[in-house]
Amino acid sequence: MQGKIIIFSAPSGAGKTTIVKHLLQVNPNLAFSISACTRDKRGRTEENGKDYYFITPEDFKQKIENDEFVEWEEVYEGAFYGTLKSEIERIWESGKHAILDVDVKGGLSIKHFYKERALAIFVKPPSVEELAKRLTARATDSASSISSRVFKAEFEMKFEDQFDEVIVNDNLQEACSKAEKLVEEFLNAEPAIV
Ligand SMILES: Nc1nc2c(ncn2[C@@H]2O[C@H](COP(=O)(O)OP(=O)(O)O)[C@@H](O)[C@H]2O)c(=O)[nH]1
Ligand SMILES: Nc1ncnc2c1ncn2[C@@H]1O[C@H](COP(=O)(O)OP(=O)(O)O)[C@@H](O)[C@H]1O
Repeated sequence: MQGKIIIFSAPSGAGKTTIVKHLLQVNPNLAFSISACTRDKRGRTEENGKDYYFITPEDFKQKIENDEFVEWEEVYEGAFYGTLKSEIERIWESGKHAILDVDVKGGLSIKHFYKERALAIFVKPPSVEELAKRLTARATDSASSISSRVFKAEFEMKFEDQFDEVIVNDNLQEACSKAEKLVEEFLNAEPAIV
């Protein structure tokens, strides 16, 4: 089996983590690609090596110099995130397909890198106002972090046309069903020739 890549990108708060978690529950052929990042771990809700590889800015810089990333971004000021080539290889070697939750620019870079082997899906919130409401209700970010995410969202919404598919996440159940269908079709299609 040739491993493939499913990329989920969206402005923060649109629901990509929720949809990716749902897909991981229903599809045993998928494995989550754990990114490296330099931000602090969120208390007891996150685990190193499960949610992210939490590394120091120095380690991150070293990995950039060693060309270990498919892509990396300073997603928020001072917070670096990147997809490691070794992580995708690890998943493919385990006989699974990689599913990624990355920001909009990162998602397009990964699509560009893996081309037909990757499906890039943009998760669109019903509105920016709804996005702000969801981030507030999620209660994981400070008011200033929420406003910087909402500000960035206005810019990120302009990139939806560059993705292979768009899912509007208004009703979560419908969005999850659409995601399941798109992923299944992509994985069942002829293997990409690369
Ligand atoms: N470019 C890029 N972005 C990533 C990567 N991993 C995570 N992200 C994005 O970084 C952003 C910040 O995530 P985070 O603060 O952990 O939480 P979130 O707001 O709940 O998604 C999200 O948009 C993630 O999708 C990566 O490897 N590369
Ligand atoms: N369709 C939806 N309607 C209402 N709330 C939602 C919906 N989808 C997700 N949420 C909630 O919105 C918040 C942001 O979702 P999350 O998956 O963390 O977004 P992202 O990973 O894109 O930042 C979470 O608290 C989640 O439970």
